[in-house]
Amino acid sequence: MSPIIRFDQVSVAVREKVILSNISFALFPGEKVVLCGKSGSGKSSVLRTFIGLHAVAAGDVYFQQMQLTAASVHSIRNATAYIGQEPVLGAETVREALLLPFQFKAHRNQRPSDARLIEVLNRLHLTADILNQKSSHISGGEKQRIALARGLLLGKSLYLLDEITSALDAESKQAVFDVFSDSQLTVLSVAHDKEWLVRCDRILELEAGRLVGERTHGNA
Ligand SMILES: Nc1ncnc2c1ncn2[C@@H]1O[C@H](COP(=O)(O)OP(=O)(O)OP(=O)(O)O)[C@@H](O)[C@H]1O
Repeated sequence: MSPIIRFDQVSVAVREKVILSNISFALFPGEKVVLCGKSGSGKSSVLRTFIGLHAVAAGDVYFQQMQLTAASVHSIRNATAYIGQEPVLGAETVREALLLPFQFKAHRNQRPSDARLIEVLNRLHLTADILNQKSSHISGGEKQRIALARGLLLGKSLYLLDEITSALDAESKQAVFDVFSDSQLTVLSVAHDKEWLVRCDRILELEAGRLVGERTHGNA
């Protein structure tokens, strides 16, 4: 089986400061992997590098067999649901934000009904009344779940998740756990939350931009 994500001796520098050094790992279909480490160790930068938000200074990044390059970055972004700490929803209301990708040619034929929107919202412990709310007036945790709902509506199978459970109440968190118990979904995440860690297959530990260890929760 070939990996979905592969980093091969990847280093990244931003304004001459090295933020990732010689990182190598692979993520296989259906795996749930979490990046751990102190604040500033480079966890979010790994996610951001995969979708081309940081230039790779050395080494190679792959999505399946495709190398991350200026030419391939759009295909990689299209295949990935990236949920950052403060997603920009890019539309005035939540309904418009959820429907935004379906305005474009690639997804025009798959525009979901309101019933389907509500079904996905309910899975994430959100209710239908959020559809008419202004995107700018919802909380950070709600924005993340709306971004996640958009990925689910698009049928994406690869999720890059940056601290998506830290601000959630127990029921919303459980709803997110349930979504990712699906063995078809592949997840590379950043989290500190112990409940999230125990649900992941592997924990990659970062320290000052270096990958310093790999463990499972069982041998923590
Ligand atoms: N765009 C940027 N410009 C300059 N420095 C950056 C940029 N992005 C990240 N860095 C630096 O890279 C290092 C790693 O940042 P990153 O956000 O990846 O860490 P993190 O482990 O995710 O931290 P946290 O847990 O606090 O979110 C930090 O020293 C940060 O200041």
